[in-house]
Order: sequence, then structure tokens, then C-alpha cells
Amino acid sequence: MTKFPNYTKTIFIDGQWLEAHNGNTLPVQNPATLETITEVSYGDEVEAEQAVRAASQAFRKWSAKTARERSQLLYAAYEKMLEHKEELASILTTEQGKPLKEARAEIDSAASYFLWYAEEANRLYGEIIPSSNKHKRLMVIPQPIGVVAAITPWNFPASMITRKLAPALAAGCTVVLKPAPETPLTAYQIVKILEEVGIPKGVVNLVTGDAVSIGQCWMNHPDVRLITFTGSTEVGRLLMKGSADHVKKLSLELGGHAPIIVFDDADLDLAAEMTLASKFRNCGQTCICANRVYVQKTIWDDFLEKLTEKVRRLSIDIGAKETADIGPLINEEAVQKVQRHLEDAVQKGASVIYGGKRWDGPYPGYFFEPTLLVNVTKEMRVMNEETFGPLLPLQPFEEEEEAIRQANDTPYGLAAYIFTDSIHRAYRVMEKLEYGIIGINDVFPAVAEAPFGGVKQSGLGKEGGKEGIFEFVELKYVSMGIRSS
Ligand SMILES: NC(=O)C1=CN([C@@H]2O[C@H](COP(=O)(O)OP(=O)(O)OC[C@H]3O[C@@H](n4cnc5c(N)ncnc54)[C@H](OP(=O)(O)O)[C@@H]3O)[C@@H](O)[C@H]2O)C=CC1
Ligand SMILES: O=C(O)CCCC(=O)O
Repeated sequence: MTKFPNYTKTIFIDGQWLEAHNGNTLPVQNPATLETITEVSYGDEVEAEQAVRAASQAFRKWSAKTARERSQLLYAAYEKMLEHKEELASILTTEQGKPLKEARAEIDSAASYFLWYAEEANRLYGEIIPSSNKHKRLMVIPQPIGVVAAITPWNFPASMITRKLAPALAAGCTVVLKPAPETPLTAYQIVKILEEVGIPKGVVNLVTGDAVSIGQCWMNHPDVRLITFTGSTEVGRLLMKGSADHVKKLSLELGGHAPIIVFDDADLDLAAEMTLASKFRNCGQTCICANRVYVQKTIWDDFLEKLTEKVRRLSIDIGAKETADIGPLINEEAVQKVQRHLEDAVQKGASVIYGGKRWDGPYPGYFFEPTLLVNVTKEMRVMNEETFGPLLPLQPFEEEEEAIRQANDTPYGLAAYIFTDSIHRAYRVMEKLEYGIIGINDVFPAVAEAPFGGVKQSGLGKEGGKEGIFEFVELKYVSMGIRSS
């Protein structure tokens, strides 16, 4: 088990590692063992304000660097992250709980955002518009928006940070970052890497501390021009309302309620394997993970048998064990949420066909058995609210249109998945699903080179892809008069 010294200086402002001004600290817990692994600085609006000041001062010089200069620093961060992959993965698992193999995959994915935006920095092209007036030349120039406030969650403590920082820095923005209190050490390590590769002081600032006072400061600060957030829809709404006075730009990656639809012409082994991966990866704490599965009636029994067999083989364990497939949830509230959704469903007539309780293993942490539910109905909370845990309801359907209607019957619109071997059906259904991301015979759509983001109440904007960098720029339109001769 990785043991850490006390990290009382986890606040990074203007190139200095600091304690909180009032000396406050917050314990960080291992969710598998419940040990306190270290204490981190716990700042508030004082540090939040200092961080914005540093970022504002650094903006002019950073945005004036050439794209190539910024790109080189991002590329160096990519290389350094991979160099330290094992250490980073171990820290991530210790504070977040996910199995080491998943933590390693997350570090690869997190580093890939530095690589992708090191490349995209050099391709942030503007446009020349053919003018309808021969005495004018029209152009559009992308310019960095300014200071960006990034607020990130604990479920992907590395990739949710780099997915925001890399495009922001590539575009020429400076950043103030508040990570989740459950996973500040991964954030600390990423900022350390940026410091080590030579990011100028003030360009990236880290404030670990109280969300409400830091959030208030950043929402009310005129110098913060964009808030980029990943987390619950509830907090996303709060940030939207709070940013209204200054008309800030927002990029929000919020909750989801992803359906998987398995059609009778699907490869059932693949569909069962992918359903398992989608639901139980990160113990069900992924915003794009399956929250409900619709299975065509004719293959219901076969699919259920295959899936149950695979779930039975999952090894629940402390994430640090190489053989672990499923680790703990993040905290007691997360366990309680799973329990509430389960009890509500059972009370309304659902049946548990596998799992159904806290894991009775050798560790005191927040473990819950992977659980399968059938006889579910639309009235149950699990069919409407994001569970963020290892609880999977399955429901049969007869016709394609019925499955599409049920899949779309939600205020969320992040990711949806289809399993079918018919290209006709795949395309037809994909077009009708009201989601920002569609997986066809695939449940791993999140990659640096593609635009990730939801519709409806799942958010605003895109992260990743060539689109992701445009969240961090303003498009300046220039109309230029030209004399004939
Ligand atoms: N889309 C996704 O990837 C995620 C979705 N969720 C969903 O949200 C549920 C609750 O999880 P939770 O961790 O509480 O998610 P939150 O949305 O509360 O937290 C996400 C981040 O926002 C911060 N935050 C919370 N309140 C404010 C505020 N008023 N101003 C500024 N920042 C704020 C948090 O800090 P702090 O914790 O210090 O309050 C954290 O850094 C989950 O069960 C899941 O359904 C959660 C995480 C990620
Ligand atoms: O939960 C998320 O917001 C991102 C998923 C990242 C991944 O699939 O690697």
C-alpha cells in the first residue's frame, strides 16, 4: 500500500506551493481500507482570489507565446506523465479506489489529452470569409478566452483534469483548478508535472479547499471568463445561475442515465462482455456507464444467463490487488445512494437476481456487490436517476420503436449504446437516439481525438477532439476595408 507524507502544501499559486492561509487541512481517505492516507491544505475564497490574480497576470505573456512553444510544454507533460505512470496509477487507486489496471488505463487516457492538444495547439486555425463586397476582406480569428476556472470530480481524477487543462493551455488560457476533495493527490501530481516541465508561474494554479467559497469567488470574479465543470447536474445548474451576472461562458459535463439496447441480431457474447464493462468499470461511477439495459424479448434468457455468468466471475477486492475487477465506491453517501435505489426498486416489485448487498469482504471500506435487477418499471428511481454504483436494471422489449422511446424518456442525454449486427438498424436507431454520444457495439467512446459531451440536462459544450479547444477561445470577427488602388 502506498503511504504518503502529509501534503500540507497542496495549494499552488503563482508558482509557489502553499498551505491554506488559516492553516486548515482536510484528511484524504483510502475508500477501501478507510485509512487516512494524508492531510491536504484546505483553502477558501482567499486562495481562490489569489489564484485568479496570478492567472490574470500570467495571461498576457502565456497567450503571447507561439502555439509551438505551448505545444512543446504540453508534449513534455505527456511524456512525463507516462514516465511516472506506475506511481500515478498507484496514487490514484489509493485515494479513489478503482482497480490498478483501470488506474493505469486512466493515466494513459489522461496523458493522451496532453498529446492531442500539444498537436491541436498548432492547428487552431481561423478563417477567411469570401466577401460579398469587393472592397472588404473578412476574417475570423480565434483568441484565448482568458482565465479559466476548472472544477473537477473524483471519478476520473486524472483524465477529467487533463481534458480541461490541456485544451485551455493549448489555446493560450491560464487556469485556476479546484479538484474534488476525495482525490486531491492526483491533481497535485499533475500540477507538479506541469511545474517540472516548465509551465510559467501563474499559468496553472491549484486550490484544494472549500467548494462553496471557492466556487462563489470564481463565479463572481470578472476576470474568470469560463467555468469548465464535470460533476452532477445539480451543481452544474448552480454554476449556471451563479455565473449569470457576469455572463460567463460555461462548459458543463454533467450527469447521465445511459441506456444499452441489445437487439436480437447482436453478438450476444460481445454485448454481455461490454455491458459488464460499461456498468461495473469504476464500480459504476462513470457518467457514461450503463444505467439501464433493454434486451429484446427473444434473446432475454440467453443474454441474462451470459451476463450473470460474467458478473459471477468478477473479483471484488481492494484496487491495489492486481486481480481486482471491482473496487469500493467513493464514500458512504455513494453506498447509501445505491442502497436507496435498490430498496425503492424492490419495494416497487423488482427482483434481485444477483448481488444486492454490501460486500462482506475483509476490508472495512465502501464495497457493494455487483447487482442485477429484473422486473423493473419506469416508476423506479433506478430507471430515472443516475445511480453511480454497481446496480444494473434490465428490462425486456419487443419492438425497435419501443426501445428507442424508452431510451429517450429521460431528461439526460449523455451516452447511449446499441448492440446489433445490422448496419441498417444501427444507423436508424443511432439517428433517433437523443444523446450526445452513441456507442454501436462499443462502450468505450471517450478518447482524446473525439468530441465528448451531452445534450439536454447532461451538459453544454464538448471536451476532446478538434472541437474541444474551441470551448477556450472567442472568435473575433474582423471586417477590413481595402482601397481599390
Ligand atoms: N458527470 C460526472 O462525471 C459526475 C457525476 N456525478 C454525479 O453527482 C453525484 C454526486 O457526486 P458529487 O461528488 O457530490 O458531485 P458534485 O457535482 O457535487 O461534485 C463535483 C465537483 O464539484 C464541486 N462542487 C460541489 N458543489 C460546488 C459548488 N457549490 N461550487 C463549486 N464547486 C462545487 C465538488 O467539490 P466538493 O466535493 O468539495 O463539494 C467537486 O469538485 C454522483 O452520485 C453522480 O451521480 C459526480 C461526479 C462526477
Ligand atoms: O465519466 C466520465 O465523465 C468520463 C469517462 C472517461 C472514460 O470513459 O475514460
